[in-house]
Amino acid sequence: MQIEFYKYQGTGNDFVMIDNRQAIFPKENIQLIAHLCDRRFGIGGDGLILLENDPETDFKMVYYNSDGNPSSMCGNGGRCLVAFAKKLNVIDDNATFIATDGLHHASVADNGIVSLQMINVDEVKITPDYVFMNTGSPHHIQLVEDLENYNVKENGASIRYGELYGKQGSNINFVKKIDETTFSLRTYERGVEDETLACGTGATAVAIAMNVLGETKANSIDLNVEGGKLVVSFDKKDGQFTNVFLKGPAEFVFKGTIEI
Ligand SMILES: N[C@@H](CCC[C@H](N)C(=O)O)C(=O)O
Repeated sequence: MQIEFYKYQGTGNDFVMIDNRQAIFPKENIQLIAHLCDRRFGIGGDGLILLENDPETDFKMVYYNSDGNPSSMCGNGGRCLVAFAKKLNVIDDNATFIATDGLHHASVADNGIVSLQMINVDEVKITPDYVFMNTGSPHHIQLVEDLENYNVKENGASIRYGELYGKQGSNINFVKKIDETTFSLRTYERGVEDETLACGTGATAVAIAMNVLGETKANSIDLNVEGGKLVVSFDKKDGQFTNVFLKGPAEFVFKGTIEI
């Protein structure tokens, strides 16, 4: 069977996109998904995303990590899927869609920047060494010295597989403060089991964590990721974070056809 795919990237977090509105894709085939995401033997990507029909919203997002397993929310993937939906004429400039963590609203600006509303955050674990929260996916956040030379893969894997997070694991973010409203981060992604060039739910978690820790008083925060720049904004009241938005580029790279 031949399947048409599209490749998208958002600040270097890259995804294989498939229009599955006709339910043609063999979703249970973990090996196939991992193969399609493989950078040498397949198309290559940090994940694979299916765009599916949903009776109540514009579309449904079905997300798989590059290891082939379905996972929790992907912020950059969600932004790329909105750009993909626009390309397919499923939406115009505004979208409402359903993902594993619930309903999302998004918009595409004239310059192609996609703004995606993320889930509200009302539970943040603060310890002297790290912060943990769920922004649609689980995130460990830790400030480090010398972020540029930090071994993200080795240290990320040791925390992800360590006693803190058990079998489920977590994504691990290492952070450096640049100025009052800007932070740099590097992320080890669960399910990719490596550093990726960006992570949207990770950038969201870092922005909220830096506010909670008092590293910034801002509610619109610039995040430097390895593949570009993201902006996260939110409202904060009584320890609750609402109207959380993740904003940044989401670009079409190429399309093709694969025989599966
Ligand atoms: N790249 C993503 C996060 C994808 C999910 C993550 N790997 C997990 O399994 O928790 C993002 O942009 O948020």
